[in-house]
Amino acid sequence: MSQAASHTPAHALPSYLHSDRLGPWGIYLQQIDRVTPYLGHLARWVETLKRPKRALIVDVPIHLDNGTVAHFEGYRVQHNTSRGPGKGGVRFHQDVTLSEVMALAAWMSIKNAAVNVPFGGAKGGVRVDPKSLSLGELERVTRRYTSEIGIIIGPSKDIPAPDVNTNEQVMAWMMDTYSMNEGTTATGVVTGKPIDLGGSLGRREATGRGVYTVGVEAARHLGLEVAGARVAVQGFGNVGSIAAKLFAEAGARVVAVQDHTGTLYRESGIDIPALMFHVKQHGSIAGYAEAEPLPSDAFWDVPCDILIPAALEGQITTANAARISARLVIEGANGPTTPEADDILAERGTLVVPDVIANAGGVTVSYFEWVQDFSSFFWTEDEINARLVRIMKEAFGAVWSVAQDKKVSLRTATFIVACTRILRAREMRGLYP
Ligand SMILES: NC(=O)C1=CN([C@@H]2O[C@H](COP(=O)(O)OP(=O)(O)OC[C@H]3O[C@@H](n4cnc5c(N)ncnc54)[C@H](O)[C@@H]3O)[C@@H](O)[C@H]2O)C=CC1
Ligand SMILES: O=C(O)CCC(=O)C(=O)O
Repeated sequence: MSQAASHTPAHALPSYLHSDRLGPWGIYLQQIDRVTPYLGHLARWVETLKRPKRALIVDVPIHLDNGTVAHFEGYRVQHNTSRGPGKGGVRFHQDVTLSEVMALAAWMSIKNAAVNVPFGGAKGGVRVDPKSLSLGELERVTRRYTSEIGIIIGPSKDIPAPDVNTNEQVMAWMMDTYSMNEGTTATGVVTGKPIDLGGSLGRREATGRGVYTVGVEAARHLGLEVAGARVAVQGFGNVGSIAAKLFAEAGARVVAVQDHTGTLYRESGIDIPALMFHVKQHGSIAGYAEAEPLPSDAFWDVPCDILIPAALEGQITTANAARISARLVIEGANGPTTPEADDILAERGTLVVPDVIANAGGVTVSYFEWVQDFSSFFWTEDEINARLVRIMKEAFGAVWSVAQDKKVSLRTATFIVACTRILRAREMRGLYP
């Protein structure tokens, strides 16, 4: 990026913020560099997006069932709060790093601004393989982690939610722990809770529904008929399974599904409700007999029209981008495509609907949940879905227009819309003193 565009030269950045070791944070910095020339006078504030506002590393010690003590590393990063309290999920995964959580928090800032919900961006994680823990150990990790980050979260400060390997039960434990420590029941401290504890109807399905909604809009612009389209989905958890189900209900053929245990293929279309039932029983797609198993790398060669990465970051790379046959990639996951792979897809004429708009349905209904908790007045599922679809379509439409107008990718267009909103807020708030 042009140094003139910011106040602080890049070499003055703290070492852990440099983009040369290209992990998720480095990828995010590249995305900011790509948008900076389009920010006009607001580019003078862009440095604020290149560093997290606050990053907390916590030790999470628990008693294991065998009586020994184990320590896990946890993080909560608040990337930007110019537009409102921090908001973003919590991930439990053995490979979680501070750099990853910083990037995920930053993408939350962009996403929340892109759909114009009044939040900044935050994210959390614990470096643990939850599948190796008993239910009791998982509860102890969750409660200790919540107590440790309790100094920076709160209903009007920073509101966690589910992400990879966390769910409604984990949110219930987080809400309970925070409430015990505060001495009051604070339902608004997390979203994605069970319905009986102030959760919102439609939140569980919201991210997949948002992926489907913008996917249909993008397909319409491409002249791609969803009915009959071949869809490949990587990741069959909360996001991937619901997106697959909605595309199948619309008449698409979900020809391939991949999770961390393997890859399935069926040319005539996988029975998604049956596969979801299998996953509920067995915990993964492994052992599902009604589709052909494929080696995992073959997933990228599957002939398809629509590809939905809905697992982890860094999945579409220079190693596989040119093998993807889809005309449309809808990013359910956060950060699944590297910048170089983005360029390869663009050269091949593949339209990428970026994470920061495609998977914003989850946080949009989290916003509804937070509002409902504050007012203690709950909406019907139809009301929630209708508002969700309206917000997603409007946000996608706005981004589409910017992309056409400025002749940029949908990712850069989304960053233009979002960074403009964030930096305008930054500018209006001003700096102390
Ligand atoms: N849950 C939510 O509301 C939101 C989630 N996201 C993003 O969507 C993605 C998926 O999240 P969830 O569905 O919530 O997680 P989840 O934990 O429910 O499911 C994750 C899925 O990815 C699969 N997976 C993990 N590693 C894999 C690998 N190496 N190869 C293939 N598949 C693999 C797992 O087997 C599982 O099927 C993440 O990037 C998350 O940050 C984004 C917005 C909101
Ligand atoms: O629902 C939320 O608050 C955030 C969900 C999330 O972590 C994400 O959109 O990546």
